[in-house]
Amino acid sequence: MVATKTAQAEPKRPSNKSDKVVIGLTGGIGSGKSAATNKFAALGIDIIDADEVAREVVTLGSEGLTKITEHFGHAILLEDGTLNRAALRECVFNNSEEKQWLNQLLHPLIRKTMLQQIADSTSHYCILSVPLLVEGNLSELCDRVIVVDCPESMQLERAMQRDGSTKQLIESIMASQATRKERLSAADDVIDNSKTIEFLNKQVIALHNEYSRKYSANNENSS
Ligand SMILES: CC(C)(COP(=O)(O)OP(=O)(O)OC[C@H]1O[C@@H](n2cnc3c(N)ncnc32)[C@H](O)[C@@H]1O)[C@@H](O)C(=O)NCCC(=O)NCCS
Ligand SMILES: Nc1ncnc2c1ncn2[C@@H]1O[C@H](COP(=O)(O)OP(=O)(O)OP(=O)(O)O)[C@@H](O)[C@H]1O
Repeated sequence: MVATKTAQAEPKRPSNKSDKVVIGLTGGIGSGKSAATNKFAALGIDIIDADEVAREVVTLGSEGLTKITEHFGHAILLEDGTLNRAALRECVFNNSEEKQWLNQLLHPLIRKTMLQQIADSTSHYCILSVPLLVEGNLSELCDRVIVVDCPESMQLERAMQRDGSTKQLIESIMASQATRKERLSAADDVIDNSKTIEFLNKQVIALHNEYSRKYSANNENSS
């Protein structure tokens, strides 16, 4: 059910990473990363979620929000002074220079916070969920990479329904991300999310059992 690259040698542990076992999880917009991480969390695994961290680094009073307000003006804020995320979404995904500006501001802040959260994690392994794992070369932080995969037409349909965004906006977000083929080529394990949530959950449980066997033994050997 879960596709795993068993034929190839076990990926080498990168020399520049922490002693924590980090399983990267990625997928395009609307592919089901949150659905998969919810299940890993229910199994007791620590989740480091780039989308959540991206929210933390722009909270009221943060350096991130101050710089965004200086750049886009006060019109980018809601009445209570917090970020108008829908307005910023429209802004950056319709203008590649603005998107690049925002990425350059936020990605170093997001990376720093994620590294701290990895260092603080206590489960046998942790899940690092990052939409732009492949694009941002973050697989260097990971022992393995899971790709949550479904056809692009499904990503589009699910993201439009969830966000109430137009087809054109979701398509422009998808166009700014790696292609399905590029992402799949970076995968050690693939979760097929083209069917029901139950089918997705079963695959998460199978991977969790495999990682728990493998990495609890590793942790005991290294302690
Ligand atoms: C533009 C913002 C404010 C829109 O917020 P919104 O609440 O509408 O969306 P959310 O943050 O939940 O992102 C939804 C999805 O959009 C995609 N996405 C978000 N940012 C980017 C980006 N810079 N490039 C490509 N895809 C992106 C991802 O698939 C993500 O899961 C927000 O996405 C943002 O701050 N983006 C820049 C930070 C970033 O790169 N985040 C992605 C994690 S590294
Ligand atoms: N197998 C499935 N069947 C039906 N709906 C699903 C399935 N998997 C996910 N969804 C729904 O599709 C939408 C997108 O899923 P989810 O939020 O998990 O994707 P994501 O990869 O985290 O998206 P993003 O990159 O935008 O954060 C959600 O509304 C979710 O409930």
